[in-house]
Amino acid sequence: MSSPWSAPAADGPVHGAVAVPGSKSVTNRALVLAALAGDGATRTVAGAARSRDTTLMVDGLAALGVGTEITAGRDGTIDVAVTAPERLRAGRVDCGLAGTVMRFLPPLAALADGPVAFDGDPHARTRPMGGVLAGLRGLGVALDPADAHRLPFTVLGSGAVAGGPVTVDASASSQFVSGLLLSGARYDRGVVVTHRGDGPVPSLPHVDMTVTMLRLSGVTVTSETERWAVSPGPVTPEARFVVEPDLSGAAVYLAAAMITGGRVTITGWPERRPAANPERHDQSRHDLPGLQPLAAVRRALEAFGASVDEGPEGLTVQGPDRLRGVDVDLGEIGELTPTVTALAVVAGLSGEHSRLRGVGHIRGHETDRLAALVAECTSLGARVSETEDGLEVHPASGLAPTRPWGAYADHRMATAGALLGLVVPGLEIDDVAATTKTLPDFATDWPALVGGAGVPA
Ligand SMILES: O=C(O)C1=C[C@@H](OP(=O)(O)O)[C@@H](O)[C@H](O)C1
Ligand SMILES: C=C(OP(=O)(O)O)C(=O)O
Repeated sequence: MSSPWSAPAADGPVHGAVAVPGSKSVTNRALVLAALAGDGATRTVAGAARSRDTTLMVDGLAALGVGTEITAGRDGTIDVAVTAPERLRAGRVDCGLAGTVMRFLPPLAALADGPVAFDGDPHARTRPMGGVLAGLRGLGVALDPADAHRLPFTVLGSGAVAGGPVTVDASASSQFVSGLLLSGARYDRGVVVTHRGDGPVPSLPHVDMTVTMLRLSGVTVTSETERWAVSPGPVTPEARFVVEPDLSGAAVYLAAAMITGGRVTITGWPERRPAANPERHDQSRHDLPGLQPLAAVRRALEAFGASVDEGPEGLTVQGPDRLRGVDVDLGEIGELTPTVTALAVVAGLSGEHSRLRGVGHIRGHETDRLAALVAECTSLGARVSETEDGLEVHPASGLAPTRPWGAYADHRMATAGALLGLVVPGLEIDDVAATTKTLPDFATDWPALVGGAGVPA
């Protein structure tokens, strides 16, 4: 863990432009799809973040015999050349704390010619894995231990997977569904995933992202309510896939404008998805919407009173004079909860009450985010309480640090601390390096933006 990091306080409205790196969700899907092609060809995933999650995915694929070469891309991003082997080999995969690695690679490893061992960070061993592992068992894949439901475990690859229909409980994570769908076209019978559980599948826009990226890779997918079918067949992504800027990372910078009544632009924000295979779609490239849930994020930010604008210069947020309290269901965008909580805590300083709903499953994210947010916000003097499926944020009269803000190895806890640091002078974050999970340059980009220098595009 790094030494405590002083979060910069804002001495006025934050104005500026920021270039954020590519989305880890889009990047890690694109890497898996390029690896699945199985044709010996090299494809490039361009504009990826140099982040921990992306690197873990590259290294995990390399361990399975996939050729990977990283070169510098535009604006501090990386381009990854992926050469898909005809057969995947046995190996060991370090998942770190990356949900995308621990849920997307076991279904791929099931196609390997031998055992693939999976492990990760200490906290990764507590993250839910049951849905994806039960799903693999149901599709004819052997695991060691046979009843594995958490890391560590070994997937006993036999070079082929029977596939077919399977019912999983994906109420703990949409990534269970995405993981099974991503590799499903390479299974003998494809895969049909049905969700059955006590709650709904969270983060459904991330399953939509999977479905869209599969279709853009030439795979036939049908999607009904909580049932998805992938037909067996070749996976043929385009030769060069350009990753969109990371919307969840962008939201942190946009929230700086909201908290301070400033104006922040995310440069290079695509109004339309920039890289597509239009010939594989019944729409032209320019009619394709983005892969990330901009509409849902926009609604959440606007609920606080922000104005959001997409224009030629990028995605811009103008903060209101004073944040309103909100009552929002964040079930589609649960990963934004720490950011939204920071906004709600600041709204609470002007007497506003907020309710964040639909995110009980984020107790299984990088840390138990509901407990962590309550503990850290309370340590500052905010009044935040946990509900069954979210948080209540009550009015509070003032905030001051009593100890360093805990990041819990969670990038979004660290960035939520930085947001509150804008209005809490002296706030320190115990482990700002946690931000490198998705935002490798946060520790320098953030002070530059707050200090008025902005980040060059
Ligand atoms: O598939 C993905 O890329 C993701 C899906 C979501 O996971 P959950 O469904 O577990 O919330 C999201 O929160 C996570 O940050 C990324
Ligand atoms: C939940 C998150 O990540 P992961 O992909 O590790 O689940 C997140 O990025 O907020």
